[in-house]
Amino acid sequence: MDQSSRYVDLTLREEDLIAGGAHILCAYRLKPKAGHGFLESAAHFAAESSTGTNVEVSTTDDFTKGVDALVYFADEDSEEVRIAFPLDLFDRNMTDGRMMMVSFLTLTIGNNQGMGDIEYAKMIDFSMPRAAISLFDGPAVGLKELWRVLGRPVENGGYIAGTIIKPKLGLRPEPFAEAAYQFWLGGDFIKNDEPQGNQVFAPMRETIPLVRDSMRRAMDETGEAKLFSANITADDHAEMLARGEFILETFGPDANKVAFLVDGYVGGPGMVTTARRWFPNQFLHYHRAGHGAITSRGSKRGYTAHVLAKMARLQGSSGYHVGTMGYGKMEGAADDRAIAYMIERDASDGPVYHQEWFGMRPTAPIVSGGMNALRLPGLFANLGHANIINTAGGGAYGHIDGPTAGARSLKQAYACWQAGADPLDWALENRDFARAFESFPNDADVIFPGWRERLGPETRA
Ligand SMILES: O=C(COP(=O)(O)O)[C@H](O)[C@H](O)COP(=O)(O)O
Ligand SMILES: [Mg+2]
Repeated sequence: MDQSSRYVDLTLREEDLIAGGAHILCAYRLKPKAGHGFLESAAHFAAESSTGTNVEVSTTDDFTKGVDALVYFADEDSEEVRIAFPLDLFDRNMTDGRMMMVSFLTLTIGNNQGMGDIEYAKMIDFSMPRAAISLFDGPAVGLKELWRVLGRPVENGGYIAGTIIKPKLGLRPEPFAEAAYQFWLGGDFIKNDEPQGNQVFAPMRETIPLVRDSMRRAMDETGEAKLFSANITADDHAEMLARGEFILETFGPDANKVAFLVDGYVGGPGMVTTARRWFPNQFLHYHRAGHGAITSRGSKRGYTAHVLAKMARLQGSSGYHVGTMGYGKMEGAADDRAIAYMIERDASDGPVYHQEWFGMRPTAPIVSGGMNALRLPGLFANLGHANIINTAGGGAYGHIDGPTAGARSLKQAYACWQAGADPLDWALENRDFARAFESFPNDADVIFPGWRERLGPETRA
């Protein structure tokens, strides 16, 4: 059945829809299956994503039609379809009238995935009106709070040198806490790796008190504040709360130095919001492991990393992994910096839509995945600033002189970029940075050809 007479209105103008503020707009790349018309399939897609099904139903009334999602732009050559979703379509909380991310997803990227007449459809951008921005929680805590704890300026407080405890799994409580202590002697921030929780060989009840002790000793020794991002991910919200409360209680007066990490993509929006609402004083660290299954450039379905990032801010993530923009080991490209800008600025351009955030607090970009000191100067130059959290796991624990030197090498790389210095000149003056060349020679060969001659043998011993 061709539903385009009801679910398509190409006379609607995007500027008017945005100015009207009564719709969420979503842009997709969509391809119908062979034998199905483009506009017809787009109309069925909009129907299935809002009020309709594959046939007309007798129970539809005039009110129903007022909340139809409407295709307002369709271009077969670029496969682009844009749909306006009336705000009233979206479910609201009984308890406080707020919007929920689950409802946004079930409508805009729910049943419409896997339709018989659609080959694929992937959401590439969405635009939230002011009314919706005011109905999502947004972040309660951000980079400012971390900078404050670190004793830095709360504006432009700069690079936070972090790591991920490695090995990813397989450390018992004492070696785990020792690995944390060693990094903290040189760096600022440590996160649990995303699968680290309450494994039988490292139960939280044993590990967390030891990590707390490592933090205290490192703070005493360095005179600096230190930060720990603890994974509280759990299927059961009661389990998540138990973990969070145990950690806060254990850190006691240093609980302001604890972030909570949630595996937000695999755990889903309910898990993110549970953390956001139950622990509004903690920095909420959204780890996105698993997202590549749908966000990868090779995937034609689901949504993009840009879309996931916007959702993470709306839900209230304090920090969110934005990838490494082609400077690390994960998939990504230099122009992914737009993802960082979208979550940290009050207004920014996405691939399709300009988004105003109307003062919603920013989400801090977390850059992670195959990073080390050698990769940082290029990353900062591409991003244009260094107000990020960077976690370098292999880049710290793989440093030839150990994790303290690894941590220092990250800070030296930041100082190099701040000074606008040539990294090879910088390496001659900064030993831990120089030793990163020895530690990661494959990266050094690619990024700084000729480094062996310039640095000389003394940095190698
Ligand atoms: O453990 C790591 C990186 O470890 P290492 O520093 O040893 O490579 C993170 O889970 C990845 O950053 C995830 O990727 P992303 O940040 O892109 O979501
Ligand atoms: Mg990890």
